[in-house]
Amino acid sequence: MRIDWADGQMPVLRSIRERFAREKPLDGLTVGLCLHITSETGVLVRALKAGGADVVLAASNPYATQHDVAAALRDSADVHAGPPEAWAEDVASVAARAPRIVLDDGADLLSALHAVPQLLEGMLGGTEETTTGLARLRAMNLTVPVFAVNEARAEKALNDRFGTGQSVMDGILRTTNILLAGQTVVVLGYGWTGRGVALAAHGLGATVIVCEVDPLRALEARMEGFAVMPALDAAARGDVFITVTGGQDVLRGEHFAVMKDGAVLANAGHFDVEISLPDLREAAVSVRDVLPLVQQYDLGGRRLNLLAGGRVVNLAAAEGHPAAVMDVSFALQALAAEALARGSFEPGVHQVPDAIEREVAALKLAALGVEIDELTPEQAAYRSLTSPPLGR
Ligand SMILES: NC(=O)c1ccc[n+]([C@@H]2O[C@H](COP(=O)([O-])OP(=O)(O)OC[C@H]3O[C@@H](n4cnc5c(N)ncnc54)[C@H](O)[C@@H]3O)[C@@H](O)[C@H]2O)c1
Repeated sequence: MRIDWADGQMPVLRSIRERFAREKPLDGLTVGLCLHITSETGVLVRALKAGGADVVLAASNPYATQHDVAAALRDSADVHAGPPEAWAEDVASVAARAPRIVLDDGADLLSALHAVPQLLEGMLGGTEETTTGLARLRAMNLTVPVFAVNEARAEKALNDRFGTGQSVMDGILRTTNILLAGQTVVVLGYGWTGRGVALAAHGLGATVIVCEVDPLRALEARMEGFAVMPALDAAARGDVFITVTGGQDVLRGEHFAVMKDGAVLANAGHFDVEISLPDLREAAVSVRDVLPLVQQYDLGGRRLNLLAGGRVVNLAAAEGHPAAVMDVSFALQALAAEALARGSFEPGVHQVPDAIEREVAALKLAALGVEIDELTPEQAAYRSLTSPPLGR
């Protein structure tokens, strides 16, 4: 049922599945997946199966496995989803099937395969979904091509910006049920993700302040209509603080010391080190749980409310990215798998080919019922001129 619901939200992957069913680009190939086992991954498995693949699957994070989905997928795929303590064995079981194509999230499966070189014989390549995984792959001696799905423009524009932006608000609202309209929201970090968070907070009626350390990004934030200032100045003004930098101690003792009574602290960065918990504990005279996932630190008359223990708020307090966003990520994965099956690429990390990005964007627009113009032949010829005339 859960997979069917996700399927309804994933029209891009559905249209790829329909084409795959006709063309069978993955016919006879074993495709190994090491991804979060969720309903959206179930929809990806359906597309790969329609393309003729033999799918073998383990969880990239066993704690995030939806076990009803794993059970439902056992009819159509070779699923290794045991308890967390058996996770390494599960990944090894997928590697032992010597998949020809690998779709990875954290580089655990590709690393396991590289540890046993004979398993790599005949391998066509893989894809990687995360920044962390790409860093690991770039640091090792890769003997197969891998597409950096995480770095695709479509992924950044839709997944990081809109998926994270909306789901971070969802996490904050579920835990606190505050009205964001009229509040001052401070967003620390204005990368792809922070930009989405700022946009979503603005869309809900909040006044948004952005704090940055990169002058170009700070300038962009200012030109896009947000107030920009140092974190210490923003600390005294904000009602809600959201860290999303990938760094550590972005909010720390000096900031807590000037925050207003009742301020809400949330982190949307990957690790729970962006809000300094040691500083918060040190400053507090007492701590209590005021709501599920809301801890209140009393700083001697001023109370600061920490959400989800400083863990990534859209995953710890909400459901992460909506299926419609994963639709784009997994469409990139499915088309990258097809490219690996049809073409031949040098070993190493590659950017997702532009043609794939365009196909995904075009399918998404079609799913939204949006049509756009095409260049006329004359316009296309003009654009291809190396030295266009200065005027008519
Ligand atoms: N919650 C989610 O679902 C989700 C989704 C995607 C990424 N992330 C995480 O969010 C974090 C940011 O990702 P991104 O892709 O936007 O990264 P990014 O590198 O594009 O942007 C981070 C920004 O933070 C700024 N920054 C760094 N230290 C700072 C500081 N002390 N104060 C203010 N600004 C600072 C940087 O200058 C940069 O502009 C990472 O940890 C990433 O893993 C979370």
